[in-house]
Amino acid sequence: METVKIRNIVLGTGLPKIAVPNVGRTETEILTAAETIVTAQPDLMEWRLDYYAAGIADKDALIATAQKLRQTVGDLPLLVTFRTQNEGGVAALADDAYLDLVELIITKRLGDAVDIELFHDEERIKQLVSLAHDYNIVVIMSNHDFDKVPAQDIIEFRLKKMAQLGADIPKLACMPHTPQDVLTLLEATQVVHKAIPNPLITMAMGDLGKVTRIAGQVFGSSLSFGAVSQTSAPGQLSLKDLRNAENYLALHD
Ligand SMILES: O=C1C[C@@](O)(C(=O)O)C[C@@H](O)[C@@H]1O
Repeated sequence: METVKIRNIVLGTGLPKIAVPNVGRTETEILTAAETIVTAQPDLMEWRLDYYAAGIADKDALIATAQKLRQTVGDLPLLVTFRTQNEGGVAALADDAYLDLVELIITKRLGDAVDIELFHDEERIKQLVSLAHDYNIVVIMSNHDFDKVPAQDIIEFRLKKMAQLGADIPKLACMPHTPQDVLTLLEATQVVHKAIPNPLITMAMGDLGKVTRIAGQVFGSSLSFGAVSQTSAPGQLSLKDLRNAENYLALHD
């Protein structure tokens, strides 16, 4: 098993780390939310850029906000994510514009890690992964299905494909409708966890999926998303509840 370091945290060992999303819609909201999040002491903050319309429209504003955000969060590791509408995000962006934005996140070093969605032009994705590594930025590659849980072999294929494309950490989130769906996600997680060395991130969303958000250490998911005041996906627990739950389930060897 490999571990992946993001600034001062290590994924792939011990309890799953906890990321708190920042879903501010303006610079002021983003910086205010960041202060609250820092006080709550997560392991990582995820900046959800798709909520920040003015920053997407004006790259200089985006870069300026990123600099202020870094000053606000200090050494807290920062994951920068633009979630497209197709995958549950709040803003629409054409494919090329999305890939250009990811490139800007990397070359302007807006964070310590970047989320790159799997379902975009494969050649561009490979270039972006290699660019991110040149800039010493960790790549979390992602896929989301807000409608259903894909078949187990499809989940496994996607997670392995991300690793083949060079992702440091493959990630998949999906929506269960039955307990069996939850088991499918967990089974796929466990199979891929044993098959490839990368730390993984998986979760089933909604109330049915909550168990997957707290049991990552058992099944092989290295990070979970918890909320401080505002959630960014259905089923997210509060940071405090998530920490407690992870501690209850901790594996002691
Ligand atoms: O990919 C994910 C996971 C997530 O969708 C969740 O279900 O917790 C929340 C998003 O903010 C994040 O980018």
